[in-house]
Amino acid sequence: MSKQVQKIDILIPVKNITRTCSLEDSQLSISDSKETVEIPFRHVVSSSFECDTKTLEVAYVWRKKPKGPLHFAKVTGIVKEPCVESAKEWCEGLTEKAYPGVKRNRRLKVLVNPHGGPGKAVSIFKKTVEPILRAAGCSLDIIHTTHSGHGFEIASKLDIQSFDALLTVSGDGLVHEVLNGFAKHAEPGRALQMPIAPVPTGSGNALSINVLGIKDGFDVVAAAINAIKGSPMTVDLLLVTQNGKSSISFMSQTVGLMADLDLGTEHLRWMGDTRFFVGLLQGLIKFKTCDIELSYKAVEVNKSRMADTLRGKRKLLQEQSSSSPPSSELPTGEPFRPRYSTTETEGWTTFDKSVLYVYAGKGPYVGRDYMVFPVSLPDDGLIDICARCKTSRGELLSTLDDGPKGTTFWNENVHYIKAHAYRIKPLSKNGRLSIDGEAFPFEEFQVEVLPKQASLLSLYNSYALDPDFTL
Ligand SMILES: Nc1ncnc2c1ncn2[C@@H]1O[C@H](COP(=O)(O)OP(=O)(O)OP(=O)(O)O)[C@@H](O)[C@H]1O
Repeated sequence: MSKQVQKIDILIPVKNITRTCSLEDSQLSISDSKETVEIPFRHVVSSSFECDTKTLEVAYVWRKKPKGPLHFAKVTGIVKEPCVESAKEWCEGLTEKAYPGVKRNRRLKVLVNPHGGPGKAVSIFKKTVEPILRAAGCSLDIIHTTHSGHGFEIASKLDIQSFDALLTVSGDGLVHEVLNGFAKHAEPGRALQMPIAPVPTGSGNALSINVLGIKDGFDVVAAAINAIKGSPMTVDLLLVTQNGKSSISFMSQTVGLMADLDLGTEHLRWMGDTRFFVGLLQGLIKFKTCDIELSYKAVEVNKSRMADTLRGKRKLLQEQSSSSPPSSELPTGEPFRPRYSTTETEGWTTFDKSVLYVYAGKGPYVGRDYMVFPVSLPDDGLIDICARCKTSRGELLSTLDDGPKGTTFWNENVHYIKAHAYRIKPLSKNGRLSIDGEAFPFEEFQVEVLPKQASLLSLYNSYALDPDFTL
């Protein structure tokens, strides 16, 4: 953007006041005699100038309170002399800053699950998300899912050439369906490169928290900004094999207390993520041992080294300029055949302690209140496994506060392993297995990593940990 046009004065006809819109180093500021609103360029959605009417319009999102949610807003006014001549150039300059190196006017496939979470996805999308996507010039192909499995059907036949990204307006269950649909696509490798952008209207919305961060993870406006400006981030997938059949998991598998907490509260979906707290209380009352055998093909078991690797990666990301392109190694070949036989034991370790639960997965958060995998990395080719030993109710209760902070990681009763693969054999019939929040038979299963097989839109080119997060 050339230096000369930094400020434009506009007259807001209704209120008959003058506002000055200024381009600063990293933000747009809009001020009048009473107040100044500062908008980081990342939050600018669009700007336009209509020569005939001399009308300038800027669309953006902003927070009314520093820690509050984002809101969509527009400022529209008549450009005052002598700014008229430079108004078009000003708008172009703002657009360049708002979309640095980002493809604009995206073609988006949008799947809205009317059934997810508290069941408000349809109205939230229409009222809050769609106006932002339209203002950004996106073309939208919107489908409301009509039944369980619909997301799978759509993804498995998706015309992948026609879209730049797929939005799931739902919780994690629909993302699970979509990725499994892509895996069954006629061109699975290419279908899985279609970036997915979650718009959180489910209960847990763990993927959204991992993509947008704990502050914005439930904010559909932040999700809309990611949909229009995020860059593709390569992520590993997980291949789950059970009874000779394989399927894709993108987030987590859990057995024991945490599976009961999730699956045992499905009927309370209307509560949003409060249902997980109810489930935790029920689990604490029962306090059952999870009767399983866990074995894994470990790569790292030292927590300090895992934390060091995470710190190194975060430092590297901070040093990169915000506009540096994401690493996007593309998947190769047919990714969906297990590499490890379910009977091999060489190089596998069997865990020999009795556990309350096992959680394994990718992405730090499994819900707003629990960062199980703080050292998880999107594409390190490893799955993080957390096996929590059974101690006492008091011990578990005393560590609940650590859940959202990720510090349960350091608890000596929490065994943390990074592995290429793992397997779980139930030793009794009663139990639950949750995969990406969905119920699977409580039977033996094996999981292995499919490195760098899928893509998510991201504003940070990594899982969005809070900037102040330390481990
Ligand atoms: N029209 C529909 N009627 C019934 N079920 C549907 C419909 N559309 C999608 N589904 C199913 O709803 C399930 C749950 O959806 P989703 O994951 O979006 O919400 P959630 O479970 O409340 O959120 P989370 O997984 O984040 O906790 C999905 O597995 C999907 O198969």
